Amino acid sequence: MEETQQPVIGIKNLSKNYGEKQVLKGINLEVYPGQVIGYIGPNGAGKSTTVKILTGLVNDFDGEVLMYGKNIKDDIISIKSQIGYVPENAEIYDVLTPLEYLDFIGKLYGMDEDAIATRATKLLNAFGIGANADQRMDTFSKGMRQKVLLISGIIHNPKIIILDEPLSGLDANAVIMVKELISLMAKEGKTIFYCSHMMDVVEKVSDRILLINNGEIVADGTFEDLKAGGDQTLENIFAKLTGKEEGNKDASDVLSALN
Ligand SMILES: Nc1ncnc2c1ncn2[C@@H]1O[C@H](COP(=O)(O)OP(=O)(O)OP(=O)(O)O)[C@@H](O)[C@H]1O
Repeated sequence: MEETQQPVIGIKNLSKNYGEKQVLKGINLEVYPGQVIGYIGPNGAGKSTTVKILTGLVNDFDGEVLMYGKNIKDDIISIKSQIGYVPENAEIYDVLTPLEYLDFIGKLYGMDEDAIATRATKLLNAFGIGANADQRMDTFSKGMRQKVLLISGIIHNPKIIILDEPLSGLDANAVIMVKELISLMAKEGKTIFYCSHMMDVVEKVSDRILLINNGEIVADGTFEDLKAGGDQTLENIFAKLTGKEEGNKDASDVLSALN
């Protein structure tokens, strides 16, 4: 289906070294409009490094990254305006109110002030924090801050949305809403790159799962494709492909270290 279209993201032989350590080892990938990619892998596998390259935060890499057919090294500014990024550990200027913060972010994306205010108000209401729009964020709970971060990643209505653990701190109702939002945005043709360690969520929201281990993509397919190997949960597939078959082995090691 999507594969007949031009890829939104094309990654060719992408490698990245930090000193002696090769963190990404020649990744090749094409991502198509409307895909929700679940990007998973063990700690240190190279997920954040990939995302930092896609968002232009890291630009000294080998290989080629194309977005809408354009090399990101040639035109990162115009490409950035099409990307929404919600990082895992973002600093938020919490002396600001959500409206002030979103005004700042919207202006970085070149939006005009009225359009920002209108959209920010609608989005804050949709996320259930409209009543806090003029309250300083240093009084906010973790979940309320996360909602503002999510809004700041989509306020400019980007075509590509990169989410790193976006559900962190959200309550059950907000989780349901964000999962549904991801699927609605994909139906509109937006492309979602979803990095998470929450296997049950990745299993449900993604229509394509990429598993990276030691800087290499070791699985790429739908959850159904990945299950064809015989394992029924993404947790088990993950454990098998990343070389750790007994999920509770380390837990007993920790316990015995205490005794
Ligand atoms: N700025 C840096 N300088 C040196 N090494 C780095 C730097 N950033 C990342 N690394 C190394 O690159 C490797 C991949 O890190 P990365 O953050 O991409 O992993 P990750 O898959 O996102 O892990 P996690 O699930 O823990 O967030 C790790 O070995 C890490 O130590």
